[in-house]
Amino acid sequence: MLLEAKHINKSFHDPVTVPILKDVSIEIPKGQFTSIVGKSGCGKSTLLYILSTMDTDYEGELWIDGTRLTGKTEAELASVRNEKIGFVFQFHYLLNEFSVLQNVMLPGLKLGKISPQELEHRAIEHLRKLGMDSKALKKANQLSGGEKQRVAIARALINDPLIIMGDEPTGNLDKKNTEVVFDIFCQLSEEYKQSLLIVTHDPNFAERTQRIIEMEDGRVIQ
Ligand SMILES: Nc1ncnc2c1ncn2[C@@H]1O[C@H](COP(=O)(O)OP(=O)(O)OP(=O)(O)O)[C@@H](O)[C@H]1O
Repeated sequence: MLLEAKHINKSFHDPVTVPILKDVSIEIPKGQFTSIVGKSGCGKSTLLYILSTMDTDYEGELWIDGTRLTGKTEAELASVRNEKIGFVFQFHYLLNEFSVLQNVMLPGLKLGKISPQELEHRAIEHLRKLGMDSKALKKANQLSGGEKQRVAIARALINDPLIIMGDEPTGNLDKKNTEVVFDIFCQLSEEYKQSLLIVTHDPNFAERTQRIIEMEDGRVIQ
């Protein structure tokens, strides 16, 4: 099992205590393309932030790749995130003053496991896969919204993550670019067996994933 969440409960205290996630347990095997769907406010993003180790304030247990992550220090979790998880958000968070290539390479430089030359080679490969290699030397702010999101996906792939997690990765895109990004995720899943876990409110997208986890009022209902 790639990812296991066991009996996750989470409340916000604002100022009264409001339970948000209620006994959520899920298992995600390697290689699966999974979507999390549900009405606005049902807890999808809250769950994803726990599964991605970014939020540690919850009850229950999180396991990734056979390691129990609940209770680990922030430094240990940061290292797990860098090595094992690629992120794609609704907003691309590219650094505008850097080139496309530099943006894609950054998480790899931070991890420091392979040489900058090898990293550059790998970054160009990923950009090629996503049809963005011809824009490698452009500045991030010279790209369209859809192109920026493709670069963000290349960046998420740079450290060969075990899983890519996305929170509404097409939420800021028009219909045409949404299609392009969906196609890329499907290609990563089918051709490269990349594990993906994507929060979306788009039923057309969810239909194209291998498994849909449906949430309602803080629970997994299907
Ligand atoms: N920091 C916070 N403090 C208090 N309540 C919060 C906080 N973050 C989220 N919530 C509440 O938790 C609930 C779940 O929010 P969450 O963002 O997980 O929902 P969602 O299913 O991802 O919604 P959407 O599809 O609109 O993004 C909502 O009622 C929200 O108002």
